[in-house]
This record gives sequence, C-alpha cells and structure tokens, in this order.
Amino acid sequence: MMRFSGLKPPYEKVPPKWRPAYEAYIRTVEGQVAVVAAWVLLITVLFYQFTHELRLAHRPDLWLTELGFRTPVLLTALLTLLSHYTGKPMCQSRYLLRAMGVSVMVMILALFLIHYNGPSAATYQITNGIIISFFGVAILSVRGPKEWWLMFVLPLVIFVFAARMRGLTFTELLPYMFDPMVMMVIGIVLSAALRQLRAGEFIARQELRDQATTDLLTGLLNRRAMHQLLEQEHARAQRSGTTYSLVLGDLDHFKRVNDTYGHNVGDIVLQETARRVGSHMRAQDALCRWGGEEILMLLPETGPDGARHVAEKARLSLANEPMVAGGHDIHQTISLGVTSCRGSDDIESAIKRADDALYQAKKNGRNRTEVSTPSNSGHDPAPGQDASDATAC
Ligand SMILES: Nc1nc2c(ncn2[C@@H]2O[C@H](COP(=O)(O)OP(=O)(O)OP(=O)(O)O)[C@@H](O)[C@H]2O)c(=O)[nH]1
Repeated sequence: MMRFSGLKPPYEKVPPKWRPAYEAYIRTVEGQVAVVAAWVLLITVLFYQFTHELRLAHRPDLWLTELGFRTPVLLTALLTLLSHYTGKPMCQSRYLLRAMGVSVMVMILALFLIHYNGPSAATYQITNGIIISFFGVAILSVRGPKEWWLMFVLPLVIFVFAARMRGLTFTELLPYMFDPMVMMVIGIVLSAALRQLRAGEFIARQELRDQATTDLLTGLLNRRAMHQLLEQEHARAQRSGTTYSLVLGDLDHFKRVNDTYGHNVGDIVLQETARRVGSHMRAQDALCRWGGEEILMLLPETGPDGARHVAEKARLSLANEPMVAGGHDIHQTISLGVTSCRGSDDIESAIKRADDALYQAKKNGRNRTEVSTPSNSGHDPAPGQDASDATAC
C-alpha cells in the first residue's frame, strides 16, 4: 500500500538512531506547554471563580459547587508550576498535561450539567467555555492519539451517562455540544499538524548537526566534534580524577595506495579502516578522522594498558586481513601512538604525546603501537631523559 511520508506518525519519521534525542525533545516541548497551560488555567479559572457573582448573581448557592469542580484544575496547575520552578515534586510533564486536560474536561462538563436549565444565558455561557476548553485540551495532547482517549473519550462517555441520569436526552444535548465538538476536531487536527512540524524540524536540525560533526567520506566524527568531546572528557576527568586515553593512528605508506591504485581506491581503504577500527570500540568511546589518513580515538575511563589493548586490536584488524578495494587485495597497516591523561594534564600536551608515540611507531618500523606517558613523551624529554623512551608493545 502506498504511504505518504508526510502522513507518517512522527515517531516513524524519525530514524531510530535519533529517537532517544527525539524523546528528550518531546519531553522539553511537553514541559514548555505544561507551564504555559498551568499559568493560563490558574489565571482564568481563578478569574471565573471570583467573577461568579457578577456573571451569575441569581445562583449564589452554586459558588461552592463551582469551586469544588475548579479545585482539581487549580491543584494540577499549581503542582505543575511548583514542579517546574522548584524541581519538587519531580513529575513528568506528560502526566501533568494529562491531569490538567482531564480535570479541565471534568470541570467544564460538570459546570454545564449543574447550570443546565434549558436554553438560557447561563447555558450558552458555559457552552462558550466548553468550546474554548475542548480546543485548549486538544493542544495539551503533545503526544497525540493516546492522549485523546484519556482527555476526550473518557470524560465525554462519563458526561453522557451523567447527563442521562439528569434526564437529558441526546437530542437536547446536541445543540450545545455541536460547536465544542467541531472545535475539538479542529484542535486535534491542529495539534497533529504541529507534531508533524516538530518532527520535521527536529529531523532537519539533527541532519544539520550531523553534517557539522561528521566526516563525509568515513562517517566518523570530524576534528571539530572531537575537540568538543575532548574538552568534555577532560573536564569530567578533572572533576572525578579519572584517567582517559588517546590513541592516534596513521595509515602506513598510504601515499603508495593512492599512487598505485588511485584516489578512489584510497577512499575505500579509508572507509574500511574506519569500519574495522570502529567495530572494536565500546559505545562510550569516540573515533574521529583527525586528518587525511589519521584517526584519533578517545577512550574515557581507560588507562594506558586498556588503551594499548584497544590500539592493538585496531592494528590487528587491519594487519590480519587484506582489504578488497577496486578489485585489488590491499595489505594496509596502521601505526598507533597511545597516551593517557588525567585532569591535571592539558589536552594539547596529551595530543602531542600521542603524536610523539605515533612518531616513534613510524620510526621503529610501522605497523606497531607505542605508548607515551606524561613523564616519557618522545620528542620533548625532561632534562637528562632519553628522547626515545616510548614503550613498544
Ligand atoms: N584517497 C585519499 N587519500 C588521502 C585523503 N586524505 C589524505 N590522503 C592521502 O594520504 C597520503 C598521506 O601520505 P603521507 O603523509 O606521505 O604518509 P604515508 O604515505 O601514509 O606514509 P607514512 O605515514 O609515513 O607511513 C597522501 O597521499 C594524501 O593525498 C583522502 O581523503 N582520500
């Protein structure tokens, strides 16, 4: 069956890799909608309660009854504001929106029933209230259809039963409910359109973010994105006193691949390198294309032994199996420099140490891993220290 992508439910439109981020985004939207709705409800409901005498001077006996039906709305609005501004109690906005939606529906339909006295000014006044409420409640259903059942269908079913018990027939109710139902449908259509717009805007934003942080050829993070991650990890290491490691890798004699087989084959080798190396890393590790044929791994909470182990796995993933590119078997190897870093260190000198270790690996014959620690960086020794004391694996 043909499907129009524009009509897909938002969650289906969002690629699986972005769904956790989309869920977080929807929660933010729900939080914003909940706060605005809470203020609007608090102000309007209090306003209507305290103008009761002006509007309904002939029914002073209903002041308390009205307050009784307005109280749940006021309480949910207050709870929402309290939760938003103080963080306590911790409530998910999704449930607060539901509570506000249902309490508004119950309030407005109950007010209709207690004021209904055949066609009268008071009945029509309440009908206007129902029109506005139905529309507003539709807007509260940020997540869509699931919320409609709770916010509309359930209160309306209870309302019809209550109306029947009060002796009202369907034909009597219809003239008062017709406009509100139309507004409900308009509200639902509008909130569905808003959801589609939000999902489209979210996808476009994620795509832009991906383009800005991803290397087009290999699909790895680019240098800019890696710098941001490095700063985050470095700050975390400073706070918690943990160690993280860097592994800088450089393909061996890659110029020969380009010169012998052409740039297209060279590109395939770079892509396959990214795939192989990436497949040996944990979810919390990051891998970027640091330069032309250079990669950089960031390994959080990993010391030199762990990092050397990861580097060796990456090295062997290339050395153990030739790559097939453009119909050729290419025996591509990689040299790697490893260093570890604590928060007391600084990022630039850690990168320099990894670079020094890589230089040693090249110098010592390529297709190997060298480790450099803060006290034994290869190129820049402390006075009296041997410049070439990086440790070979
Ligand atoms: N195909 C392809 N080649 C690239 C890309 N970026 C850089 N290169 C090539 O990578 C090669 C790097 O060469 P060199 O810096 O001399 O290093 P090498 O030949 O790998 O030698 P060693 O690093 O000393 O082992 C150059 O030929 C660049 O043109 C790219 O995106 N695609």
